[in-house]
Amino acid sequence: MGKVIEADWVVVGGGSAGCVLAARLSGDPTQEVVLLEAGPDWRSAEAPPEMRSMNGWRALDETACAPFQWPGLESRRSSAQERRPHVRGRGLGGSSSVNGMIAIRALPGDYDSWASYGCPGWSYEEMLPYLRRMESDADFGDRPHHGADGPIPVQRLGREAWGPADHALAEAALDIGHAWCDDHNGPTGTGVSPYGSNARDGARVTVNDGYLEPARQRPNLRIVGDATVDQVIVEGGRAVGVRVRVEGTWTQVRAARVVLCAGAVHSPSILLRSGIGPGGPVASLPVGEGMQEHPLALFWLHQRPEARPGLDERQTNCCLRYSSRLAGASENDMMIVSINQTLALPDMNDSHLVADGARGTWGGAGGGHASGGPGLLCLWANQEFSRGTLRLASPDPDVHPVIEQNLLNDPGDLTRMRDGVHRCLELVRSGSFDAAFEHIAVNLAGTGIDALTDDTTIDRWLLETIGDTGHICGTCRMSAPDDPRAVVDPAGRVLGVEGLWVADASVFPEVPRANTNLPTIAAAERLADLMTGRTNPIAAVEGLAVQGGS
Ligand SMILES: Cc1cc2nc3c(=O)[nH]c(=O)nc-3n(C[C@H](O)[C@H](O)[C@H](O)COP(=O)(O)OP(=O)(O)OC[C@H]3O[C@@H](n4cnc5c(N)ncnc54)[C@H](O)[C@@H]3O)c2cc1C
Repeated sequence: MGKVIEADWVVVGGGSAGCVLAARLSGDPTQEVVLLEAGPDWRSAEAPPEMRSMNGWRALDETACAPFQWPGLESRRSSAQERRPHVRGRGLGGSSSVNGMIAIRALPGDYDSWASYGCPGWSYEEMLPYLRRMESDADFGDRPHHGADGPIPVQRLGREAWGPADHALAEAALDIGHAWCDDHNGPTGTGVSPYGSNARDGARVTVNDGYLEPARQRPNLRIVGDATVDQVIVEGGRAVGVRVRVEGTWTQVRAARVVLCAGAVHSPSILLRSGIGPGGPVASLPVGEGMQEHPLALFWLHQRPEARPGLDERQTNCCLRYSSRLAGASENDMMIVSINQTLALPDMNDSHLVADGARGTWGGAGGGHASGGPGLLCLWANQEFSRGTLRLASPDPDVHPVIEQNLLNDPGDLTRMRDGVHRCLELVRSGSFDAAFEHIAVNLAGTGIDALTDDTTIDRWLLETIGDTGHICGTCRMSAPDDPRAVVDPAGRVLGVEGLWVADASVFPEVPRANTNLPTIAAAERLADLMTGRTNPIAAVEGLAVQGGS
């Protein structure tokens, strides 16, 4: 056993939430903070160029960026599918280092419904200071609901810089009557909108850049990479540290407070290994049971040669958010997104991101190295009724958990996705796609859209090909302490164990109707304030200067 490390706080996982927590908690110089990250520790200046590209897929390059993904992780998306690779970020920055860099906020109604589940303080009005504090919006920073000097830059490219799929989607959607919306991060908004990104000067900005880099010089913050946490050490009902393998040697970090930020796959896994879960000997809680995602269907857009974007051009600039008005659906429950390009795969069968080329999971879109991959029209349900599960396959921390996402299990999800497929077919047949795209397919093998002849065929295609968006959440659900679905209380405290928090996307009571990176950062900002007893979020910025990419 290596030398035991001691601290006031130990933060487990340095992703979208963990970097926020480490930076905010170490803002108090009297508190010793240790951040443990399973993957590489890296400085902003060391990022590989693929991670900085405005083409977010490049960060999934299997060679240059291999250390920044969890190898071998799999999930089953629907009962009609086998297990397939499941992408999660690894190393400081977590999934913010490898994601699509789409910077969109949860809807005001998402926060209001979280508050309505017995989570006081989480309404939109109460979250707005955190949404402002975290961002530096290049386009709308001077508006009351935006921020101008936070750690995460948000920008939108002008239409002159858009790609072929962006133009086609915008034109087709506006032609059939959808409204134009300048800013989906405003308090209201529906329709066709520029899709913001967390980038500055043509380069990705991760949470490692925005939050951790400016805090690194603090003497009370210790960052440890290559540090895989097995479990939380609980003594007398209180968390007193974690068991961790640092550079191959098992040791302990003893701390007064433990904050899990290992993400919606690994935070529940750590809890389960610690005896905290269904029927668990330390605390019996529904860990791993409330899993949610945005189910995703893909249309593959094969560009004409002259319409192929360059390798580093932004992969998406436009989205259409709309309300299906079908049973149980709330406002803006659905999303359609244009993707200008994917990456050409060197050899599909060798790619760890492509398990089934004929069906074409979206993960395959990022596995290659070169430009030339088809574009995509992506359809997903922003509101999801289905719930997935996660359980341990083994107590060994090197064995991945079993993830059943159960996408489209709830008939309400299948119905709205089927309706969305009809809307997508209307869009791609409108003529707006013809100039740039010579063929539109329903899989990587090139089967044309005419194969989707009727609803039965569409349902089967959806169940067989449905993918995830990388937005897994809800596996350690936050709720009122007397709610049987609750794992943490509205302050992120694990029920029944003193001194233990979860503060990442695992705690979402319900998947927001938006991509999940900004919502995770916002939640982490609020939970950090609750942990430290700060009450004025705007005053708590504490010198976190805005940091660009390298
Ligand atoms: C491929 C992909 C594309 C996406 N695209 C977008 C997008 O464009 N826009 C958007 O808003 N959202 C996107 N998302 C989702 C978004 O990035 C995530 O929801 C968000 O980053 C989750 O933050 P987190 O802190 O919960 O987890 P993560 O950011 O995943 O961080 C968890 C961290 O914990 C570490 N860890 C795990 N286990 C251990 C352990 N045992 N010990 C120590 N450390 C551990 C991990 O290595 C990781 O660094 C995408 C996600 C993926 C995977």
